[in-house]
Formats: sequence, structure tokens, C-alpha cells
Amino acid sequence: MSQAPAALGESPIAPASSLPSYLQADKLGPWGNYLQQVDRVIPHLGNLARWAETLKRPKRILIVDIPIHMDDGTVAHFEGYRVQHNVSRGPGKGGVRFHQDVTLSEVMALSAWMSVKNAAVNVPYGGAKGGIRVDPKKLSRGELERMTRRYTSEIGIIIGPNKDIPAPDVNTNEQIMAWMMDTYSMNTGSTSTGVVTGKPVDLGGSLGRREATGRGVFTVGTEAARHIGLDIATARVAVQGFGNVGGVAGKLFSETGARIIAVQDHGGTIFREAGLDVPALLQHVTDTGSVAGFADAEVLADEKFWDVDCDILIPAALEQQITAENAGRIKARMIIEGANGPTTPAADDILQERNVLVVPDVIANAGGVTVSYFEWVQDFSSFFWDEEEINARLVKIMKTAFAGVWQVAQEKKVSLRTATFIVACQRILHTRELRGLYP
Ligand SMILES: NC(=O)C1=CN([C@@H]2O[C@H](COP(=O)(O)OP(=O)(O)OC[C@H]3O[C@@H](n4cnc5c(N)ncnc54)[C@H](O)[C@@H]3O)[C@@H](O)[C@H]2O)C=CC1
Ligand SMILES: O=C(O)CCC(=O)C(=O)O
Repeated sequence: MSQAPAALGESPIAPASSLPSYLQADKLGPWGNYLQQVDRVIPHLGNLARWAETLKRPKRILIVDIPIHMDDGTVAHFEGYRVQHNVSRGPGKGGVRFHQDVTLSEVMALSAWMSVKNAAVNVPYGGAKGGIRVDPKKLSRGELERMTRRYTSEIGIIIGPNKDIPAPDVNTNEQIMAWMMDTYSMNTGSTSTGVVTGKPVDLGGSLGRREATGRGVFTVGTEAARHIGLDIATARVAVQGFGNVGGVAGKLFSETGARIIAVQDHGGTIFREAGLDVPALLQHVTDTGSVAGFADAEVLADEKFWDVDCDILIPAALEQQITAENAGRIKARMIIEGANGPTTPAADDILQERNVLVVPDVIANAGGVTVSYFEWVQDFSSFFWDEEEINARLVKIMKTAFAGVWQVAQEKKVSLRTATFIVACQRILHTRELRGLYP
């Protein structure tokens, strides 16, 4: 019997522009910001634009329930994610975040920014990201280990050295990567160092990985500053987030003579016009967990951070920090995005109008994944490089990528963010086109 034609709106073939409902759910969150960024790039993609829908649809989304025994004998359930946004250019690659505000929208956006970033620096990866909605500061070490191991087992069905390779992000570190590597190896029956990067050096990790993101921020920031005639050696710098990325970037800038005058983290905001003592501040953070309580600095109300009179602003904490509300108050000439997604599209427009140069996340913080790539290559060949070689290769890749992006921005008269997306999306969609669609 022939079937009745589907009623209007019930077509079995969704029109290309109608996204699945879960991709439309959060227009204001980080995923919504990413979609707006993609829309700004599509007009520049020429014939490849017909493949652009690919960029708006993550390839694979895994949501996992993570039950663990707590120390008090109860069982707690945590919400975990791993999203593979695009795997056209190679296995998925991107960090794992443990934070109480993790959402699916956030992990989807972070995975998509990984696709763009990996293509921008031309490392042979797609983009992925993972996260657990948890405040890890509230867990004992045993609880943290059990949660990490259970999460790894749950996402073990989609990760692997040739499939998807996690790494550290907010609140995750070398120890977490060691547990992930061990769990995956136990479950698969052989030691598999290449399943994660950012591991301890004694376990197949790479020299220079811990500092790599901050070093990349410094390298690209220095190149950008040169283009606008900004002297790093006399610059006043404000940094939001003083963890792996912000701490290392702050240290490298201060070593050139730049003054780090304001730092904000989850514990508070501190200021010193003459420049903070960065090594002492890093030690204070190691000892206490926050910049709060650091001697020899004024305490600022958190909201005042955006008014600080500085030359360079480095957001290195979380998404959506620079918004339409505070973008008009920022005094810096240049913003170097250490964090992923710190600037909303509306804020981007305000900054561009005010002639503030924004060096976007998808190129500025790509140093971490670049050295992760080196780590993965070293693990496969079981041949390890010295740190000088690693840093030299990192700087070369970052400078080359930035020069290409700068040129596109000049030629097309677009922002550095749009220019980076143009370069990266062309690479991604070109491979999509070459690979075709069957089976
Ligand atoms: N670790 C890496 O290799 C890479 C990290 N990133 C991005 O850099 C950013 C920072 O990551 P990591 O330094 O690795 O994390 P981390 O966990 O080492 O440090 C995070 C920092 O952000 C601060 N922070 C958290 N909530 C805050 C708030 N509400 N206000 C102000 N500060 C707050 C924390 O106090 C801490 O100083 C994230 O956006 C991450 O995705 C990007 C590329 C690579
Ligand atoms: O090193 C990696 O694989 C990814 C780091 C990361 O999560 C990022 O660049 O945002």
C-alpha cells in the first residue's frame, strides 16, 4: 500500500537549514556564540559554503552518567560529556574540563572551537571536547580519581589514540591525564600512552606541554603587538585567570619587562600600578589556590577589573566574560584570548568599532594543542625530543599560522577572528568535500 504523503512540516528530509532541536536550544550560550561566528564566515567561503552546514552539526555527542562511591558511603551521580564536533581532518582532539557550570552547549562550543583551532594551525586533527559538571575542589583525591576513571571508562567507547585524544583544560592536569591513560589502558589490555596528551613527562608526556598554551599566547601576542606598534617591554597587562594559561602567559610577559598590573581569578581581583611580583604571585597561587590574599597589592572589586587602565588584556578563564555590557569600558589596545570563547559576538562588534585589536582564541591559545600534537607524535614513535626543539617548533608553527591569518584579515578587511575562521573553515570543508559523503 502506498503511504500518504507526509504533511507539511513532517517531511522525512529535514531542510539543510533546519538544525536538530538540541542544536537550536541555546542561542545565547557559547554554542549560540559559535553559530554566530560561523555565520559571519560563510559569505567568505566561496563554493565551499555549500558544505558549511557541517560546521553547525557536531559529528558525535555522548552524554554519560558517572556514578561513584563517595567517601561517606553514599553514591553520587555526575553528568559527563564528550563531543566530537568534526573529524574530517583527523581524530578528534581537545581537552576535558571539570567545572560546576559545564553544560552541553558549552562542551559543543568548545569542541567546535577545537575544530577551528586545529585547522588554523594546521595540525592533523578534528575537534572534540569533554567535561564533567562538578566542582572538583569539593571532592577528596579518592573521589576525584574514581570520578575520572569512571568517566574515562564511559567515554572509552569513542576515544582512542586514532579516534579522539583528550587533554587538560580547566581544573584538569597531568595527574588526571595519568588516571585517564591508565584506565583506558586497563580497559583495552595494553599500555596506550597516545590516548591522552598533557600527561606527566615520566608517562609519555612532552616537555613544554604544561607551558605551551601560555607560550603560544605570548608568541602570538608579541607578533600582533608588533603589527600595531605596541611595545611589549613597556606594556601594562591585565590578566583574568591565573591558572595554567594565564599564569604562564603572565610570567612570560613580565619577563620581557611588561608590568602585570591586575590579575583576577575565581577568588578575587588584585591590582598594583608598579607591577605585581609575578613569581611570588605564582607561588602564592600554588600555596593557597587563588590570587586572593596576596600581599603587596590592592584589592579591587571584581567588576572594576574591566575598567583597569592597561595596554593588553588577557582573558584566560572562562567563556562570555567580555560582553556588550563591559566591552565599552575596556581600556586596552589589544586583547589576547587565552581562554576559549571569552568574547561574545556583540562585544566583538563593539571592540572592533573602538579599534581594539582582538587576537582570537582559535589562534592565540593554539599553542597547547600544538605541543599536544608533538606529544602524540612522540608517543607513537617512542622517541622524545628536547625542550628547546619543542619550543622552537611551537614558535615556528604559531608565527606561520598568525602571519597567514593576519594577511587574510588585511586582504579581506575582516577581524582576526573572521580571518582565522576563514582559513580554518576552508581547510575543514575542503577535506569534507574531498572525502565525499558515502557510505
Ligand atoms: N590548559 C590548556 O592547555 C588550554 C586552556 N585553554 C583555555 O584557557 C582557559 C583557562 O584554562 P586553564 O588555565 O587550563 O585552567 P586552570 O584551571 O588552570 O585555570 C583557570 C583559571 O580561571 C580562574 N577562574 C575560574 N573561574 C573564574 C571566574 N569566574 N572569574 C575569574 N577567574 C576565574 C581560576 O581561578 C583559574 O585561575 C580556559 O578557557 C581553557 O579552555 C585554551 C587552550 C589550552
Ligand atoms: O591539548 C589539547 O589537545 C587541547 C587543549 C584544549 O583543550 C584547548 O586548546 O582548548
